[in-house]
Amino acid sequence: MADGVLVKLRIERSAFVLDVDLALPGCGITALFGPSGSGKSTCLRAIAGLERSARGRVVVGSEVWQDAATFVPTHRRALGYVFQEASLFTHLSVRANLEFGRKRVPARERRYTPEAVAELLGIAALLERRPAHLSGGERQRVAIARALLASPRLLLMDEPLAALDVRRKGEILPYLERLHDELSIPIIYVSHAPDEVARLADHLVLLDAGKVVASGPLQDTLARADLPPAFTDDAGVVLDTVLDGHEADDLSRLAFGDGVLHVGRRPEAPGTRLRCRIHARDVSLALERPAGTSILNLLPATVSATTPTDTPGHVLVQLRAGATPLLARITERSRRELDIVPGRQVWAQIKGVALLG
Ligand SMILES: Nc1ncnc2c1ncn2[C@@H]1O[C@H](COP(=O)(O)OP(=O)(O)OP(=O)(O)O)[C@@H](O)[C@H]1O
Repeated sequence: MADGVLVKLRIERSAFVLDVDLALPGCGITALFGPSGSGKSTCLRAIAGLERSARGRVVVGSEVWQDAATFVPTHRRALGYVFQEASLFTHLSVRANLEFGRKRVPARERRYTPEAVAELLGIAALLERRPAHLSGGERQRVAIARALLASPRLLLMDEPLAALDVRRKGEILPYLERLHDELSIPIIYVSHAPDEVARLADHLVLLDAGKVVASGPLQDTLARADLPPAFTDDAGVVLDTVLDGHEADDLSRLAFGDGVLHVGRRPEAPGTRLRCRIHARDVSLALERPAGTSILNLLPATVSATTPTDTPGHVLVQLRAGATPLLARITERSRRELDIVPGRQVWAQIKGVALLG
């Protein structure tokens, strides 16, 4: 993977060991997800070269940042780092803050102009303001713009939305989606908010107690039923759909590889891509195609695996509707009575589809 990011690192602290070996894609957003204290920030800091005790190898594209013979100091690594709180220079205007990011790189290595980045992050109208006169979400967008103007080969974001309230988060998420669509650099994004991860990520790394529990494409990884209970509590799959059309009775059709889902009428135009999440708790199973049900979304599916969950008496069932993975959370009693075993043909009844975005 010539353009990917390789991270093989070990850090030993008295009460904590981080031991990761990751091959991450060279573009798109990789979410680093895990419970508090699992080592997400430590891993990010080590990639940046801020953890001097880290042993191992960090390679970004063709650049070796760290190996047995090399340790490139942080300020020589072409990276952008965005923290929970935007650390802008308060005595400088937004424009001067952005210039500061740009001046860090020689002219021939600059990949973005301040105008293009300001446009990308929707801050063109704020350039003459001081940070004190910006909202939290706007400050964070300026911090991201400043990081990008340093022409990074890798963008690291450590819970960039955690300090914002729900409304501000909602404001900034579309900009993060744009970064994802329009930048060709990899982004590693630390979060412990499942919905944020489901909305933004392409690749997912699950960390627990300093170890990698899973690493893979978002859809496949979320659809795994064999993860530790900490990761299956709020289990659910993500589907990338295209808005197929609106119906007269205020429903919209979402098409995905293996079928169609109906949801309440969406404001978007047909053809719009929409990502949605189907929680395992919103999926129930039937052996025959249900008749006389108010549930609109019924998909034929095949059981691929079942696993116990953290909640006594409940199991997680992994299914495939064609090539599309689904998860259902049912009771052990239902599993036994319906004889839900791998290979069984069932109907998945989807009670809720959460649109992300
Ligand atoms: N500077 C430090 N010195 C010693 N131990 C530390 C240091 N920073 C973090 N730790 C410990 O290392 C472990 C991993 O912490 P880290 O901050 O990387 O976790 P995290 O997954 O980012 O957590 P959170 O979601 O709460 O931010 C924890 O046990 C933490 O207490």
